[in-house]
Amino acid sequence: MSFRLTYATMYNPPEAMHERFEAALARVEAGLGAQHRLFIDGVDRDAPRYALRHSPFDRELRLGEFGLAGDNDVQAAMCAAQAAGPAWRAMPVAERTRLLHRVGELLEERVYDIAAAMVLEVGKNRMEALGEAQETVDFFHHYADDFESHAGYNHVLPDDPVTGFASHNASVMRPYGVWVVIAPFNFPLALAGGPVAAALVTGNTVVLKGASDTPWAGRLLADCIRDAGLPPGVFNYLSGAGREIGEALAQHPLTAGITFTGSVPVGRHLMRQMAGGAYPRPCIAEMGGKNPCIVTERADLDRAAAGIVRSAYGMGGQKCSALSRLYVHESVADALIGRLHAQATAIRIGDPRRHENWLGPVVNATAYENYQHHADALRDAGANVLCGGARIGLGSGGRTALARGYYVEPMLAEVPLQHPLWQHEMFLPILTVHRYGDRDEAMRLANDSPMGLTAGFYGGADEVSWFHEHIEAGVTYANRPQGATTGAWPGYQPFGGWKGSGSSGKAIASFHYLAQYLREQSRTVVE
Ligand SMILES: NC(=O)c1ccc[n+]([C@@H]2O[C@H](COP(=O)([O-])OP(=O)(O)OC[C@H]3O[C@@H](n4cnc5c(N)ncnc54)[C@H](O)[C@@H]3O)[C@@H](O)[C@H]2O)c1
Ligand SMILES: N[C@@H](CCC=O)C(=O)O
Repeated sequence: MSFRLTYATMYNPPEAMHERFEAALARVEAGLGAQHRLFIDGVDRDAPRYALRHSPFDRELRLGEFGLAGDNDVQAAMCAAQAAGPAWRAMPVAERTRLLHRVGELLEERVYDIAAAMVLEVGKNRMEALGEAQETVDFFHHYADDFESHAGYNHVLPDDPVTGFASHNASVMRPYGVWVVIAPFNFPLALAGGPVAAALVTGNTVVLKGASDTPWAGRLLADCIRDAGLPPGVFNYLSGAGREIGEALAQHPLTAGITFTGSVPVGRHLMRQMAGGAYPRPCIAEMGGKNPCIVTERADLDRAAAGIVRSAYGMGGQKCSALSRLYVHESVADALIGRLHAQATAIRIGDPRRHENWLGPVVNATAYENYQHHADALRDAGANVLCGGARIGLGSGGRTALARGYYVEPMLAEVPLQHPLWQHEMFLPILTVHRYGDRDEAMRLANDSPMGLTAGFYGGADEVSWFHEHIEAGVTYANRPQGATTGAWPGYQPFGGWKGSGSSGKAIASFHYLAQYLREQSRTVVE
C-alpha cells in the first residue's frame, strides 16, 4: 500500500486498510477478557489488584482485567529504572537508536491490532485509532533520527584565548536520570510513546503511567518495548489511578523529570510539586486547550465547514486540539451555520468498530454526565441551540443500538459571550458560536483565554499573515479543510501550546524538543 496515513489523509483510506483492520479486530476480540500485568525490570509482573474494564460503547463488553499498581510497584519500577541508568546512557548512541527504531518497527507490525484495541478501549473510530498507532510509530523513528542528526546535541567550543596553556572547551548534553511519563486517556498510545521515545533516546530511563481509563494502550506499547530487547529496567510500565500512582511517582525521590500530558489543574499541580522538594526538577507539561477558529467574510465556506466539523466533533471533541470556539463574520454566519448544521446532523453515530460510524461514545460516565450538565447550562442561559444537546446512549431511552454506550449528539449553539463555558475546556462535542462585526474584535475574543494550544482561520490569502501575527496559539492552521484546529503529525506540524496549554514553549516532534530531556554540562580541560 503506497498510502501514507496521517491525521490529514485519514478521511480517504484505501479499502485494503479496512480489510486489515477487520481482521485485526476479530483477532483482538477473540482475546478479550485477559489479564494485563505491569511491566517492571524487564518482566511482566503481577499487580496486587486488578480492575475489570468495559468498553465505553458497550458497558457490558468486558475488555479485560488491568493491573492496579501499588506502592511496592512504584518503588520497584523506580529502582529498576535507576539501576539501569548508567549502562543505558553509556550505550553508544547508534545502538540506542537502533533499539528505538526496532520498537517503531514492532509497533508498525502490530499497528492494526493496537488500533483495534484502542477502538475498544477509548471508543475512537478506526481511522483515528489507526492514525494514533501510526503516529506512535513515527514518534519512535522521528526522535531516533533527530537525536542522531543533532549529534547528541554536543558541541566542541573554541579553546580559551589564554597564553601558555591549551584550554579545551565543550558543551555536552547529558540525561537527567529516571524520567516519569504520565499519559492522558485520549491519545493513550501516542502521548505515552512520544515522550517515552524522547526520554529513552536521550539516555534517560523511564517509568510510564497510563491513564486510569486506558491502561491497555500503554501495556501494548510495553509489549513492543519488551520485544524490541531493551535492557531490563530501562523502561517500566505501571497502570493505576492518577491520584495514587501518579502522585507517588511525582513525589518519588528518584524522579529526575516528568512529562505530563493532561488537564491544566493536574499539570499545574505537578509543576508545583516538581518545583518544590530538595531542588527544582524539570516538568514538561502539555495541557488543555480551548481552541478558537475565526472565519472572515472572505472565507471559502465549504472548506471552513469541513474543517470545523472535523475538529469540533472528531473523537467527540475529546482532543486537546479540538475546536470549541467559533467566531464567524456576521455577513457569512447564516451561510456557514447552515452548512455546519447539515454536516453535524448527518454524522453517523454508533459502534466505532463499524466502518460506517464516524462518531463513537465519550469516554466514561463522568464525561457523559458533564455533557448533560453543559448542554442544560447553555440552554438555561438562553443559548440558541442549533443542533444537538441530548444524550442518546445509556439511560436515554433512545435507539437500542446505542443503549449500552456513552453516546451524545454533536452540539452547535450560539452562546452569549459572558457565558462561563466560553472559558471552560468541556472536552466534549460542543461548539459555541459567536457572530462578529469587526475582525479585530474576533481576534481579541479568540485570544481571550488563558490557554493557547491550537487555532484555525478561514479567510482571504492576504489575511493569513494578520492571523499569524496576532493569534496567541502554538499550533495554527489557515484555510485547512482537513481540520480547523486538529490533526498535527510528527515531522509536519510541531505540536505544543502557548500560555496555560504548555509549560515549555517547545513543541513535540519539533527541532527543539529533545534538548528538554538533557541538561548541559560545560567542560573545560586544561592540558
Ligand atoms: N497539550 C497536549 O498535547 C494534550 C494532549 C492530549 C490531552 N491533553 C489534555 O488532557 C486532558 C484530557 O486527558 P485526561 O482527562 O486524561 O487528563 P487528566 O489530567 O485527568 O489525566 C492525565 C493523566 O494524569 C494522571 N493524573 C491524574 N491526577 C494525577 C495526580 N494528582 N498526580 C499525577 N498524575 C495524575 C491521570 O491518571 C492520567 O494518567 C485535556 O485537558 C486535554 O486537553 C493535552
Ligand atoms: N495531535 C493531535 C491532538 C492530541 C491531543 O489530544 C492533533 O493534532 O489533533
